[in-house]
Amino acid sequence: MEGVRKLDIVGSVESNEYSKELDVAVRAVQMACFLCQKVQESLISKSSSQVQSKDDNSPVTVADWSVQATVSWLLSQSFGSENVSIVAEEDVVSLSKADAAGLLKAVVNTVNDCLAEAPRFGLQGPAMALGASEVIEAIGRCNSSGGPTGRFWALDPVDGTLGFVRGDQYAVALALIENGEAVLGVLGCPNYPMRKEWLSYQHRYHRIISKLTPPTSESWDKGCVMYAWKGSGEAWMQPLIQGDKKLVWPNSARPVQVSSIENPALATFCEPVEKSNSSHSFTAGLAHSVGLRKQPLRVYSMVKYATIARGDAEVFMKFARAGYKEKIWDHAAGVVIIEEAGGVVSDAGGRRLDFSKGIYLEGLDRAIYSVLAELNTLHRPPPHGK
Ligand SMILES: Nc1ncnc2c1ncn2[C@@H]1O[C@H](COP(=O)(O)OS(=O)(=O)O)[C@@H](OP(=O)(O)O)[C@H]1O
Ligand SMILES: [Mg+2]
Ligand SMILES: [Mg+2]
Ligand SMILES: [Mg+2]
Repeated sequence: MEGVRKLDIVGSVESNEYSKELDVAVRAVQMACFLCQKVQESLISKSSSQVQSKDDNSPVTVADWSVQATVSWLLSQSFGSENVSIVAEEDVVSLSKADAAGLLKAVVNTVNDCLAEAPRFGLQGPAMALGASEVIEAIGRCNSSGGPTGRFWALDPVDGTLGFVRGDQYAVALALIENGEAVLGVLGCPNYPMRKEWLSYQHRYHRIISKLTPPTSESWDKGCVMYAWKGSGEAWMQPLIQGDKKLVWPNSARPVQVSSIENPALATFCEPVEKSNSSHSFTAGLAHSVGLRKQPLRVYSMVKYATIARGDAEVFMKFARAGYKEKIWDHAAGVVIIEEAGGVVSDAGGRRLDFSKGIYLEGLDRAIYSVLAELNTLHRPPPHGK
């Protein structure tokens, strides 16, 4: 059977040159999702006091630092810290301040609670719980500045932190970049609902359903990890590990593919939730001008990339304000997954995203698009694009 053969290939350690990296990355992202689910539950049931504000007013939580520490520690443990170089979003400055002792303690506890579960995910945890200095070191070690040569990981520990603190969509994103090319992408989407219709109602759904109806496995089945490696022509999705189950590789992975809709009137485009992250009025005009007729699907985080890869939406547009510089960790994992699922990702000039220039996507022409080939008129937007 074709499906079984493919699963065997994915499960095989010999199957490709990134097999070990892929195996460790998927397991680490599964663990990160487990960590995030716990923190999100406690954030929603308590208050928002655990949410800090960064210099640019964007939110950061215990989960952002804890995932960064956990994934950094797991990668170092698996490949040797001298072989691991990581570019990631969070730094240790605010965590190391004298008045942040409570916050640091919460991060250390969260990291240790998660790493204690490592064997369940097929990874080795520490012999003894990590101390604060080891956690700080694991976070601070993610200080690579990327670039055109060699190999490094790009990690967004929690992408869509705003969605995360609102009990909505968010993602854990890990990519491997080699000689400037994203070669491996892993995207954990803990709240990706079983039915795509619930993507835009997640917040309400979570609040209403979780209070009134005890979730049955059918109504509550959500969360997945998607992954792909460049050149394979395949992208995969496996469910999150539920409860105290063990991860048995490849954990019923199934292939995902982009949509085959050719009529723009039937296509859905997705975009950021926040108007400040992408101009909604500009994309509405652009969508209309190329014949898109459906309401936009506004979803926090790189879950937007996942919706395209799974065929739940056909177009992704992000027009950030002029002067905003997109970061590689916000896109690399999603690009590999969409491209291997049969889609394309480009800027408004139709050029592929360049991950070789450091932490930013330098030279980006106005926007980020993912558009199916059949609908690619969006690569020629009006000249006054923001
Ligand atoms: N001003 C501005 N313009 C554009 N983009 C910005 C801006 N500020 C932040 N960011 C980055 O956007 C990441 C979230 O992007 P999303 O597409 O998920 O936006 S939204 O949350 O749905 O509104 C978000 O990622 P996280 O910080 O990981 O949540 C940021 O990297
Ligand atoms: Mg991000
Ligand atoms: Mg983030
Ligand atoms: Mg952030």
